[in-house]
Amino acid sequence: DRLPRYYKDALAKKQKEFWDYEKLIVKWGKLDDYEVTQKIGRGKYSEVFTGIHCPTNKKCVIKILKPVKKKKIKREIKILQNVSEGPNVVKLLDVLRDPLTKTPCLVFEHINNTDWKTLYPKLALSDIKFYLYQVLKALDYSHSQGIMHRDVKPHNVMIDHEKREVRLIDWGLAEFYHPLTEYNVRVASRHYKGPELLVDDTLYDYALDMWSLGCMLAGITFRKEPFFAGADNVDQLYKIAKVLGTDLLEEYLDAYDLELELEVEQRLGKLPRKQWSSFKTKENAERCTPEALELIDKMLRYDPAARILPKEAMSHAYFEEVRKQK
Ligand SMILES: CN1CCn2c1nc1c(Br)c(Br)c(Br)c(Br)c12
Ligand code: NA
Repeated sequence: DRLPRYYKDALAKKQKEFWDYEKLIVKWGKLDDYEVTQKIGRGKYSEVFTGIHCPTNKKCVIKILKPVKKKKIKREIKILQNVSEGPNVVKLLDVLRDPLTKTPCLVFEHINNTDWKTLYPKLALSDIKFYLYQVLKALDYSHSQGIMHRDVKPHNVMIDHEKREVRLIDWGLAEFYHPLTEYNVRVASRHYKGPELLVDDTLYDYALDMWSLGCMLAGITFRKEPFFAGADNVDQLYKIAKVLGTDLLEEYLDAYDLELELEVEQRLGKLPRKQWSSFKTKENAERCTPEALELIDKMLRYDPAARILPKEAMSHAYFEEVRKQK
């Protein structure tokens, strides 16, 4: 049976209301306690603003959800309530509903985030290790609670570099992991989609998040963001196969009796595997340490069951100096 190497029974240990999100009864907060100040972003599913909680005069972030199925809103709220207290997970402060439009708003703690495209090139290797270690803590915590994030990418990792604080945000695609359950493969952002999503392997699990984090680690290490820059989902698998090769892809497909569509098989052809060291350049040499390449290799595996787990990654030599910092 296809079961994750860890936390397979996380939800079995929980009471039903922990994961039965459709039964959630939302206690809506007081809309008038908040004022929207500035728009800071917009996505497929939401618009994001900074705001003020007037009674405390504290800054916050207000995520106004675009009209979507009530079920999906309850899922995001329930998951946030379940993980919000975890390490390096963005704190959910309130849930509001506009009486007019009935659209729900999620209110979060404010993080003074520096855009990753500006920050990452300036980071010292020790900072990169520190911040990725914090993301691993958030992922290990989320997985231990039976929850997959399913949209790990730089845009969803808020970093306040002054305070050296990290927060994993946007749990709108997150889902509860139930053993032997088939999941929608149309999740994550294209460049961070795991092979399991691209070959329609619906029996995926938490390990999806480690592929996405591996794409972040590779992009940061080799100074090539995104590392796998596919133009569409077929091209995304092609970009991955150009690095990992098609032999190991066939091994993964055979292991689980998965089949590629003919169009995809023809698009890929036969591709050799590349050495990670072949991505070393003058510009990225300082970040391309042997431990970095080894950790990338352990995260970016076709077979989800073969990928390193968050806890194991945190014990890897790459994070030696971070662990000592404790
Ligand atoms: C698009 N941007 C830029 C900054 N920022 C964005 N979305 C955010 C969300 Br959702 C949260 Br929750 C927080 Br906290 C911050 Br900070 C956010
Ligand atoms: Na969010």
